Amino acid sequence: MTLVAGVDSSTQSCKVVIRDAETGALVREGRARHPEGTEVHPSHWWAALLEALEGAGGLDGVAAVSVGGQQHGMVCLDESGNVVREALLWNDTRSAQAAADLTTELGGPQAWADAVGSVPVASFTVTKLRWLAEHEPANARRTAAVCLPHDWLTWRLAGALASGVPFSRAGWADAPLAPLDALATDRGDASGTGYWSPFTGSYRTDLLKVAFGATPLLPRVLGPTGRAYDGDVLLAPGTGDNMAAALGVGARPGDVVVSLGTSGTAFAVADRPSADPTGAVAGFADATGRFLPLVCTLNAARVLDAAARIAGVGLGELSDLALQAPAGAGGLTLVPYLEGERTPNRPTATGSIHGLTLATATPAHLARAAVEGMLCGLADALDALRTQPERVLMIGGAARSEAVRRIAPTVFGVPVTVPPPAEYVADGAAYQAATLLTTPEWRAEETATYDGEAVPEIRARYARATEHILD
Ligand SMILES: Nc1ncnc2c1ncn2[C@@H]1O[C@H](COP(=O)(O)OP(=O)(O)O)[C@@H](O)[C@H]1O
Ligand SMILES: O=C(CO)[C@@H](O)[C@H](O)COP(=O)(O)O
Repeated sequence: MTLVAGVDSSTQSCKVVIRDAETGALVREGRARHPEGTEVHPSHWWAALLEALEGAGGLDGVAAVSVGGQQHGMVCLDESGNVVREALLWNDTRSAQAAADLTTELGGPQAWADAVGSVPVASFTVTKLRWLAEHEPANARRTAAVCLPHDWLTWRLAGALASGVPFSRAGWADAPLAPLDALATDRGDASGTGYWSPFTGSYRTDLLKVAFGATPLLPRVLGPTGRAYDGDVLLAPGTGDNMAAALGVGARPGDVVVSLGTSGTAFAVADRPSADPTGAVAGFADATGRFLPLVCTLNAARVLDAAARIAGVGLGELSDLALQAPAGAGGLTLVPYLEGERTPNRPTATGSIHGLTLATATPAHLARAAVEGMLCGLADALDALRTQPERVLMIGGAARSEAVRRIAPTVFGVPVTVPPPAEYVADGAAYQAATLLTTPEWRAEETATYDGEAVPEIRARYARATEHILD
């Protein structure tokens, strides 16, 4: 049996799945946590990947590996390949002013949408580089190459594989670095930088120069079946975690995927690139040669984590509580801007609770309001995509919650299809790895469909509540 490994290096953790390349059958898996915070030294991702890979039984029998990773994070390397500073993650909002400045400098949102398919907000790498140039000029000057989290991990794997040392967690901890020109990425993740055009399929180094004042080395952009490393074990291009999830769940034109991880995302598979001057929809590329218009919120699964903490319960009990309260939580409305917000672009906003009365001051009403508030952000995301989906597929950590599954149709106003709980980002990466070896015929998983009567009042109250938040 030939095996492939898929990695999901996401915000909160690293997951590894090892699957049969031909059938997709799950053979082994492992996981490890990432540190908290919105700036993280990439060495933690490497340590977590090695721990997760060890948990998954290492690379025995594995012929190809692919890494899916959190998008946008700024990883700066010096000319020897050493990390210049902690990476600023997609949910770090310190570059919000840089985003506003860059938008003005290029002539406004339409100019950015036309240039790179997206209007930059603080999440985009290009704004983080502007922030670095302005606030840490010495680090900016040391930066010889810039890459993304998945590019960096792929490059570290290339260095380790080229060393010829067989995999072991300790043996690879300080694996040699590959040369900088071995850095590789893919269309999907490149499209989240703000300096790669999905229209032309090439970098806009002119925009990088405007933002950063220099043009450091950028990873080669590989096609869907390119090889980031060629040896006994192959490395696939990898991709951003949302693009990998689209592969893992088998998304096809007509589907919209709602992913409830640390971020909340809604995305569709499209044949043509998009350019939304409102900035709500990011015009990403996907991992197959097509496109992935995507709306992202900063606040999803961790809203439920926070509500569970306030209520003093676990996530299972939070779900039970939410289902005990009536639809609309008796008017209790939670705006979940706990990390600021990206869509709408409110980087300094905070969360708020409205409609508190003696009757709604219960853990059950709070639980329901948290689930409904999180889902309202995603309902706005679905609207922004302006598509009439044939299916809305729901995945990610918070899609494991029964309350989320049952309440989603009442907020979205459409039925929701839920595949069995799995690591779809890692699965998508594994599928990409398999395409380097074979034409994989992986069986689609059975899905469950949740339906329920729409309750428009929930979104109406939420919309009014979002007008009353504190920055
Ligand atoms: N049964 C559950 N109910 C609600 N949330 C859950 C459940 N299981 C996991 N989660 C949450 O999902 C999140 C992790 O989801 P995941 O998609 O792995 O995130 P990421 O990819 O951003 O690291 C955590 O915040 C975790 O608390
Ligand atoms: O910034 C985006 C998408 O544009 C996020 O979706 C990140 O890619 C992080 O993903 P998760 O850790 O939530 O999966």
